[in-house]
Amino acid sequence: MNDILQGINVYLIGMMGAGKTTVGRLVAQHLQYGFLDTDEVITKAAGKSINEIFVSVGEAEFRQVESDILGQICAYTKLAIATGGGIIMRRENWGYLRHGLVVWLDVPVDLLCSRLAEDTTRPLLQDANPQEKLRSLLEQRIPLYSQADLHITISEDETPESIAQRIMDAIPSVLKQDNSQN
Ligand SMILES: Nc1ncnc2c1ncn2[C@@H]1O[C@H](COP(=O)(O)OP(=O)(O)OP(=O)(O)O)[C@@H](O)[C@H]1O
Ligand SMILES: O=C(O)C1=C[C@@H](O)[C@@H](O)[C@H](O)C1
Ligand SMILES: [Mg+2]
Repeated sequence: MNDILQGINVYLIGMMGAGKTTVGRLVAQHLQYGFLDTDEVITKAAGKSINEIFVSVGEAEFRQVESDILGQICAYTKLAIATGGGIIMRRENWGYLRHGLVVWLDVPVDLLCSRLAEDTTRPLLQDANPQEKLRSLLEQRIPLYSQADLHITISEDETPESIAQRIMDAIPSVLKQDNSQN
């Protein structure tokens, strides 16, 4: 598989709580790739949590830093990258994501809510009605997530390992022409 991919990066996209970080680590292991998480790169570089960044400099500045980080990451190869849930919103980010293979982890809102019920680390969910917030964010973002090369629909009872395996099985079917011919 590593040979078929020719080192191109795999980007995981999807909503908060979709499992990009959890499944991304497993995909990296399968591919014998490195693993990066854009949220983690940002928090380490800033020395602040995502919540603190949103409070101190605001979402717009966070999005700019996110784009800058993605622009740097995409210069490397052999990486599985868990992205922030909102990375798909900027057109320039798609220029970077398109260097690799983009995988959308599509998880129903009810399941996202149950996973994130106790979680206070996602600033956009510090809302009176987090379920409604997730629903409206997903509705706005579906046309963007849909631009992924690979659409992985996730049901309630699937383990991260099983999802990672499904991604591995599906990759050959969506490899860009140039890579699959080599
Ligand atoms: N397939 C799964 N089955 C059960 N729990 C899962 C699964 N995938 C992820 N989780 C759990 O859901 C929570 C959110 O997962 P994770 O942090 O990987 O999501 P994310 O897509 O990276 O979110 P964010 O965009 O906010 O970084 C974690 O507690 C994780 O353990
Ligand atoms: O969906 C989003 O907009 C976000 C998801 C997280 O990964 C973080 O990048 C941040 O909490 C914003
Ligand atoms: Mg994550």
